[in-house]
Amino acid sequence: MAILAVNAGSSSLKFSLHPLQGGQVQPSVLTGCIEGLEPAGAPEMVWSFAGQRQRQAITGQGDSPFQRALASLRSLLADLEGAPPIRAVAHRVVHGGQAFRESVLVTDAVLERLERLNSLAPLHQPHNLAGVRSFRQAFPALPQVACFDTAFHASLPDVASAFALPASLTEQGVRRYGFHGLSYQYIMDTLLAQSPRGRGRVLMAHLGNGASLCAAQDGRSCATSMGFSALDGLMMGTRSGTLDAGVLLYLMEQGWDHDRIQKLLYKQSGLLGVSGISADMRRLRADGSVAAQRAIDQFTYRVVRESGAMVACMGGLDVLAFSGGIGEHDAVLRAQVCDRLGWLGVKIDTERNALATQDSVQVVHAPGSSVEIWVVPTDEGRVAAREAAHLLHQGDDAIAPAPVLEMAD
Ligand SMILES: Nc1ncnc2c1ncn2[C@@H]1O[C@H](COP(=O)(O)OP(=O)(O)O)[C@@H](O)[C@H]1O
Ligand SMILES: CC(=O)OP(=O)(O)O
Ligand SMILES: [Mg+2]
Repeated sequence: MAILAVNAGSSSLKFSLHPLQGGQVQPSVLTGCIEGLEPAGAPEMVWSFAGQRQRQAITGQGDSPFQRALASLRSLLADLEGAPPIRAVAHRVVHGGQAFRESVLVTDAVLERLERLNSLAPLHQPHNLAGVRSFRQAFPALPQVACFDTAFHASLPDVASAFALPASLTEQGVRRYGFHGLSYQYIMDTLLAQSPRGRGRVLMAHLGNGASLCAAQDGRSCATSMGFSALDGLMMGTRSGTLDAGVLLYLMEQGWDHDRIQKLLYKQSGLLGVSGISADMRRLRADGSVAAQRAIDQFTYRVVRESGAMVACMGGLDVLAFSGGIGEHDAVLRAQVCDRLGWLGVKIDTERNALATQDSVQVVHAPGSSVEIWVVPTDEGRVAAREAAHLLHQGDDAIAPAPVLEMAD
């Protein structure tokens, strides 16, 4: 038996298959991604199974690219020799709102409530939920579980989650939720298992396409840089991060409508907007132009600045952990951030840092550093799979026994 974990985004569908052994979720035996799902894209499925990496173009006409991608994934799952049968599908859903503070079995009513949150995460939520709907249709006999990015931050104290707005708005749910929670859960579990200081003052940096920071004490989120939506906090690939709300008022006065502002904030800003070149850190590093360096410098500065805020909230720092595509692979970024946090006693080991590019957990602080520095390759799929397994294990009455993969035509 295995759990299929799914992360359906605007242009990609990431998946991983996690076997269950004695009720425990194991590392994935199959990981893959279907990219190019945007309207005019050329979808392609890339996957690794049994040590072999393969790719396949997704062809065909008629259905949407997402439907075709799903059909290809179904065929792949059905054809893989030796892959364990699927017991449930675990979906990453970025926003659980006020109602969902932990993972939940998806029903029509749950989907309807989650769809009301679409406008709070327009780059993610509608795609996550379209994914859930498609999988429900394609695998009607399998339980589908929604696992929320916001859930890890349910522990935020009021002072951290409330904005300085009239209380009536806070009561309506206009507050900081925080995101990347599946990733933070994974990093936290790793640190709790491997570092004696994991229960101390921990700063986690998830630096990927979307980027955020999370401060945790005693294993629980106590401050985070993303807010009501996934726009707040750090500069990102195409999002500005924290922005003076006066800029929005100004743009509205200039006649910008909602859709134009939304596009600016979600798709045209961040590394892409500042550089005018790319949202992709690798490309910017390779570019070498002044504009590319300006964007990288700004990204680095914002990580440092927000880190200071997180550390201040905790009153100090015991462990700093880097994750996400940039955090895991960009040694220069890690070195610069750590150098600038040197006043906190953060001291990175240059050699260990430069070598920490493999996909494994690495400890990269220098002897004498008063802060542990970790690089933790995140695994949001594994956390989602664990959540689904946990719900299955609880023997929730709502989860009917449906032991094997069953596909609808
Ligand atoms: N070797 C590398 N050096 C610098 N940046 C990298 C490297 N590998 C990946 N990245 C960056 O990681 C980012 C994507 O992060 P990732 O966590 O994979 O994104 P997503 O949010 O889509 O899961 C991109 O900006 C990419 O350029
Ligand atoms: C919430 C968020 O920003 O997610 P991602 O990093 O996948 O874009
Ligand atoms: Mg991500």
